[in-house]
Amino acid sequence: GSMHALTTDFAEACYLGALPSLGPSNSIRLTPWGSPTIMNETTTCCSSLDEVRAGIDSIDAQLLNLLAQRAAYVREATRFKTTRDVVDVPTRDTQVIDGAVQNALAFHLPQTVAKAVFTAIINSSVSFELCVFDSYPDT
Ligand SMILES: C=C(O[C@@H]1C=C(C(=O)O)C=C[C@H]1O)C(=O)O
Repeated sequence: GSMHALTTDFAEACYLGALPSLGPSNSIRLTPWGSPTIMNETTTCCSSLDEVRAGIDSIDAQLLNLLAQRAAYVREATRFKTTRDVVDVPTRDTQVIDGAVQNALAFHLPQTVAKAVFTAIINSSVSFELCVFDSYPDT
């Protein structure tokens, strides 16, 4: 789903690059304020916080599934590393993170989120791979 293309997105600066330094709003709002920002041809979301959280729970389950599949490939990569020293490949790490930040805008993902999440994915993946390498006996 995506936001209606004909309306102004007051939060568009929150997607591009570093977050802007905005003065903190003091407003007290009657909820739900604004208008729904998730929509397709027939329906919009969301009408309650419970509906929002059901959507988030569904996405989180899909993320876990995809992260498990990614970890399986990361483990497999270890089999092609000759020594512990070459498990981490900093040039590839940078390529993956920068690629995610570049592609974020096309997916309407905030670039700050892409950078933080992919940095965490890479760092934890390298630690996992080192554990795999250290776990096997000498061949
Ligand atoms: C999976 C690899 O091993 C490491 C983990 C990476 C990743 O999680 O994407 C990338 C580079 C390496 O630091 C690889 O070399 O491709």
